[in-house]
Amino acid sequence: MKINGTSYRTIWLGADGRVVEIIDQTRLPHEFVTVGLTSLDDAAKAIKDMWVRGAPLIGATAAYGMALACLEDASDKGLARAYEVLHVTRPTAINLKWALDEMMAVLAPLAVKDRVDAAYGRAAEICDEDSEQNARLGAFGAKIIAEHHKAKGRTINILTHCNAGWLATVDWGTALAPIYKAFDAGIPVHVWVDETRPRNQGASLTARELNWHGVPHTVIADNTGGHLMQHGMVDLCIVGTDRTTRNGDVCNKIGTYLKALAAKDNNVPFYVGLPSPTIDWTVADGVKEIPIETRSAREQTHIFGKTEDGAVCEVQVTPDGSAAVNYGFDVTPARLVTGLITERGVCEASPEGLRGLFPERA
Ligand SMILES: CSC[C@@H](O)[C@@H](O)C(=O)COP(=O)(O)O
Repeated sequence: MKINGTSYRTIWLGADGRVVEIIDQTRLPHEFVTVGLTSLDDAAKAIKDMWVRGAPLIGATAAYGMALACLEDASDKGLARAYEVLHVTRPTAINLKWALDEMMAVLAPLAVKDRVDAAYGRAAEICDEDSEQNARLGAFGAKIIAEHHKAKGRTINILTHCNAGWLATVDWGTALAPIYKAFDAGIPVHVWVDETRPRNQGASLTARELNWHGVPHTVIADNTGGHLMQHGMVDLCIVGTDRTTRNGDVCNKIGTYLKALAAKDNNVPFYVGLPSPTIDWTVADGVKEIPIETRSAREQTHIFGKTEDGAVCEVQVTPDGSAAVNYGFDVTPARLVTGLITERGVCEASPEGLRGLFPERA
């Protein structure tokens, strides 16, 4: 994607081909700062502290984390340690484990001396694959938006939750890829952006990237979507996912489930964009089986923002002494999902739907 005319991915290699460059997303939307990761510990910290976030980008960073680890210790013991250090950084997005397993499958059979180059090679492929998959799913999703536009002959209003855009992936995004493709094709779209408390990935990141791309959008408080749907102001919802089960249950940022319930009650189609590494074929029941990340209560009790004099600071929004809890994700059961938009096409959120697109997994 382009920022002020310059093309960026969210993760890339520095001039030496070894340092891994990222955008520090904790500084957005007010500051654009890039950071060079030079060690396994840097990569683990970047994921855990959410300098990078979003399921596909977490996976891509973990892949490069394994490459950085190989520079330090490419032995079997070193690889096993790196896998463990990275695996525990964030529990919900399955792309993390997927990427680590991909790296291990390539690296484990090799001689130690060959592992550094192979690790950088596979990590780069994982990044390219993510970008291509998202571009493809974006084209399938754009067709859905185009159909709505053809039927209604006016701007299509799309509600999204959290940030499942370019910043959450290597490029394009998942939920936002169809929107970028439709917008670029000249279809008039407008995006309702849920702010997405507590970390405000919608207000800070989705609004930031839609703004960079020039896509019309409006930031709304998280509880606004149901009202908009009751008044015919949402044509469809598109969200991303951190883990989708083989039955089609969708785990995504906390609050997604409530949007899906409101969508069902108002006959608003509810779509989920996902590249295939986000499908966890080992899990059937998302509510029972997906581990939900609990993050620091400080993310709930405090909020970052820009003051009128331009300084970025953190303030407390709750009274001293009130307890707070911060569940990062929830699960939307498959029955509430209209369709899964993947790089192979759109399917029903069901075992049959997913197996139809991915028969090799049957
Ligand atoms: C394309 S990303 C899909 C999801 O990862 C996204 O919707 C999301 O929930 C991100 O959560 P985050 O906690 O910011 O990593």
